[in-house]
Amino acid sequence: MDPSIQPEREPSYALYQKELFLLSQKGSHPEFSTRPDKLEELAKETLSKGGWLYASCNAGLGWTDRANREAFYRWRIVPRMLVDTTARDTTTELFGHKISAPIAFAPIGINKIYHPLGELNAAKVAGELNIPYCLSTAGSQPIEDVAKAAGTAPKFFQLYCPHDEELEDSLLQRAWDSGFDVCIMTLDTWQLAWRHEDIANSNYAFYRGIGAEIGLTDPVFRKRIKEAGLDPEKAEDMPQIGEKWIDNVWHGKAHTWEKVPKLIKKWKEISGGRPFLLKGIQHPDDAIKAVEVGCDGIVVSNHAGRQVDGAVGSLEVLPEIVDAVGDKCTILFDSGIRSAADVFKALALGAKAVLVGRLYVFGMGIAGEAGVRHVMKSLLAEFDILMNCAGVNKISDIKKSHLRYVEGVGGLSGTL
Ligand SMILES: Cc1cc2nc3c(=O)[nH]c(=O)nc-3n(C[C@H](O)[C@H](O)[C@H](O)COP(=O)(O)O)c2cc1C
Ligand SMILES: O=C(O)C(=O)c1ccccc1
Repeated sequence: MDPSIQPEREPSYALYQKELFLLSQKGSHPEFSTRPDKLEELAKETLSKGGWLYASCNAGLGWTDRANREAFYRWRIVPRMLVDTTARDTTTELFGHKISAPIAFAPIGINKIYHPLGELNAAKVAGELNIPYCLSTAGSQPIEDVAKAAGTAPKFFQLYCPHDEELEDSLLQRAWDSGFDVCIMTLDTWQLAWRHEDIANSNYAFYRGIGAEIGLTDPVFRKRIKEAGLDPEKAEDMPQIGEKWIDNVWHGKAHTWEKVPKLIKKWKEISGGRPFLLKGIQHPDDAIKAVEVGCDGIVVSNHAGRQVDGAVGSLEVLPEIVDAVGDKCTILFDSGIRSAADVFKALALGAKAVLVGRLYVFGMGIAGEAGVRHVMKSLLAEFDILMNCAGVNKISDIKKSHLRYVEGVGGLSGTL
């Protein structure tokens, strides 16, 4: 933040807007627009073909991706006037962490296909902005290095849970030892969905030997590699090692509900009782079950529409899930967040915080760490300004009464 712009309170992300306008005084302007359709256009031009295809691919015809956006379109914000919002506060508490805003980095695999430093870019920005960073098991930087880059940001570890228990122990222990204190088990990606464009281009980085760094730095997985007669030091063995990594960790058979309490028990022992969440919940009965088996929270998510084509929009199911378990566990939300208004709507419908995925990936592909910073600071600024303009002072004041439901979806196009 430009120090000559005096904040009226800390943190005051709204001032980022002024900072960007003031660039005109230096004959300059921001490097790129963070309007999501423009961002997507630029990402398409800038990313490698494989990176772009992977980030943008959806399941099947892409109808779930569309349903995610349509669901947001049907809820409208009703702003309130003449409210004194000078002391408004975007901060909130999540699992014992005080964070700058109810916004977190979603776990996204193989970031090296977007930028050579991969996950380190986003982790560093999470630390600067003090918002949570979720590291994917499919990340392409070692757990320990990502933790260092994230500094004091709250660090959540997203587990693709292997069937190899020794490997599971090792991943969880490494995560905890490095400072990840919330475990999020993703449920919806045991099989990569039918994603037409990736398949048509044989586009899966691991099969090209890219992105298995978490496995390559794991003592148990290294043992497995050697047992299979492969050499982690040999570049020519990488494609087979990548194949083994995904087969061992997540493209196996799905776990079932019996697994979850065991995993929770293990995580609680390792972490001294820190939170455990399930990600990918879309049905209230699954949410109820998650609470029954001892989860501290859930992520209502359909994986950005990348897994089940023709599925319900993630925001559509949020209210019924909140009705079922909202008073019994912490509900996070993702899939389709493209703006501050979307964040506001998800919170108003009962989410404690939201995860953002594609937006920051596009920023990373366009300009690495600076790109992630611009995208996420812009989102935080837009959210702060939205609270101001809608007459809201605190996160806990954002309620369903700020929304109105409208039937019909006319007018939607492309990424919006
Ligand atoms: C390119 C890409 C890779 C992803 N990789 C993972 C992953 O490794 N683990 C995971 O739990 N979710 C993964 N997701 C899903 C995100 O965590 C999140 O649920 C989703 O992106 C949120 O929707 P949004 O992109 O519309 O914000 C991935 C999503 C994308 C777009
Ligand atoms: O592509 C995805 O959606 C995803 O979750 C994933 C799976 C494997 C590796 C990287 C990302």
